[in-house]
Amino acid sequence: GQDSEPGSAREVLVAFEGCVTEQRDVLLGPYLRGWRGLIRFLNSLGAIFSFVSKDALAKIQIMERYCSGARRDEYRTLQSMVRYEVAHGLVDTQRRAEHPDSGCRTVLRLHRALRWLQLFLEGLRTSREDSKTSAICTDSYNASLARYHPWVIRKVATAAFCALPSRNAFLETMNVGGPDEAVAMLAEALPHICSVYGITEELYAQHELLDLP
Ligand SMILES: CCCCCCCC/C=C\CCCCCCCC(=O)N[C@@H](COP(=O)(O)O)[C@H](O)/C=C/CCCCCCCCCCCCC
Repeated sequence: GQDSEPGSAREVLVAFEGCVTEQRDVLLGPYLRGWRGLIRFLNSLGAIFSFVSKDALAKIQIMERYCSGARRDEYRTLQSMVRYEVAHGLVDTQRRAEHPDSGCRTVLRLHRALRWLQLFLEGLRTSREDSKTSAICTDSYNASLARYHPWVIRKVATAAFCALPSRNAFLETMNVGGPDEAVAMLAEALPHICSVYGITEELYAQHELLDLP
């Protein structure tokens, strides 16, 4: 329709496929569209997750402003963004001060969350039919994002996970057919998410940006 955001889970996840160019650059436009789709999906799970979607949305909006701003050419890919911000001293590396909302630190938060997504979707895909979505979500959160969050957020997040529907009901909400179709779609989509994650991780490691405040 009028809305340019992706609809079903397949479209959302496929957006991540379109992020990676032949030169293994990560295009920020499709990356942010993928994120917008994820947030839309998250919102459909209920208001209980709005504290999560608000934070993610704020970060996406910061990035969208860079991508449509005066310096938009520098923000075409993750690689050009890192090059530009680092070369011009636009990244706070010790504490947030002059550049509290650099593209580098903002994407880093999304990047860490992408690791959670990867583990969560892989967990869903490989879990038994009677598994609990909340347990899969808690395990993937504890193995990834949790270490970057203070105690209060960890508590609130794990409490909210309990509201997640059963595994099969969750797979149904993805709107790609029954649980089996959803599992097949995840198997197809996950390598693309892994590749975006891996390229970003390597880029950030090379520039020593993995601990930005
Ligand atoms: C279509 C396929 C289905 C997949 C369904 C999943 C949909 C997920 C959508 C979004 C994922 C969550 C994005 C979370 C971003 C968090 C960024 C972050 O870590 N922010 C913290 C640090 O930021 P700064 O303070 O340094 O600026 C911030 O403090 C945190 C705030 C809020 C809480 C984050 C809790 C994260 C829980 C992640 C799992 C969410 C929901 C699961 C539902 C299946």
